[in-house]
Amino acid sequence: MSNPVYVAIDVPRLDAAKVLAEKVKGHVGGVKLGLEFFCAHGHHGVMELAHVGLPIFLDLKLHDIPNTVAGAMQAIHVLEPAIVTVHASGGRAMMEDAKAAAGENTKIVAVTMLTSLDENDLSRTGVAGSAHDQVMRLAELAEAAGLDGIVCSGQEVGSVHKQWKNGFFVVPGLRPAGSNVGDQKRVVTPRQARDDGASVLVIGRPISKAEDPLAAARAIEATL
Ligand SMILES: O=C(O)c1cc(=O)[nH]c(=O)n1[C@@H]1O[C@H](COP(=O)(O)O)[C@@H](O)[C@H]1O
Repeated sequence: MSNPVYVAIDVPRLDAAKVLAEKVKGHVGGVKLGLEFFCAHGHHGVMELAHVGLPIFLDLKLHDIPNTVAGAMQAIHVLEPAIVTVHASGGRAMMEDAKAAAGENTKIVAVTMLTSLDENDLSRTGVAGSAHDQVMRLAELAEAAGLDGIVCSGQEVGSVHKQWKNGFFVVPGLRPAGSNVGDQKRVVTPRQARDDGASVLVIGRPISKAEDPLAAARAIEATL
C-alpha cells in the first residue's frame, strides 16, 4: 500500500519549501500546498514543487459562488493537482460546479468542520449540535454533490467511512503521541486515523518544525 502521508508545506519561502519536500520525499506519499504557499508563490511555486515528483494536493479551500469557484478550478487545471479542497458550507451547487470544472484526474474533497474548531466554536457560528453531526451532515451533502470525498478530523472519519463506503477521506489534525497540539483541537494520532479509514493523512508541523524532518517523517511512517 502506498504511503498515505501528505506533508503540509506551510513555510513562507520557496527555497525552504523545496528543501523540505526533497528531504522527506522518500517517506511521504505526497505534498500538500496550502493558502500560505499559494498566496506567496502561485502557479510558479506549485510547478517548482512538482519537480519533487510526488502528487500535489492543492489545499485552496475554495468557498464562493458557484461560477467563481468553477472559474478558479479551471484556472488551476494546468497544474494537474491530485487533490483540491473546497468548503462544504459553500453548498451543493458550488460543489457540483467545482467538480464539473475540475480535471478528470483531480479529486475534489470538501472541508466539513476545520480541525481547529470544537463544539463551542461551532455554536458561536450559529450551528447547534455536535461536531460529529455537523461532519456527517456535510459529508452527506458532499456525496450528493458528486464529490470524491471530504476533509474531517480523525474523530469522525470512522463514522463517515461507514456511511460513505467508497469515499476518499482526508484527515488533518494529526499528532504523534506526546507531540505539541498547537492550534488544533480535534486531534488523533496518524495510526488511529489510518485504522479508522483515512485515505490521506495530512501532517505539517510534526514534520516541518521537527529538528530533523527526515527522522520525523520516518518515525511517523514506522507507526503506520
Ligand atoms: O484542508 C486541510 O488540509 C485542513 C483542514 C482542517 O480541517 N484542518 C487542517 O489543519 N488542515 C490543514 O492541514 C494542515 C495541518 O497542519 P499541522 O497542524 O501543522 O499538522 C494545515 O496545512 C492545515 O491548513
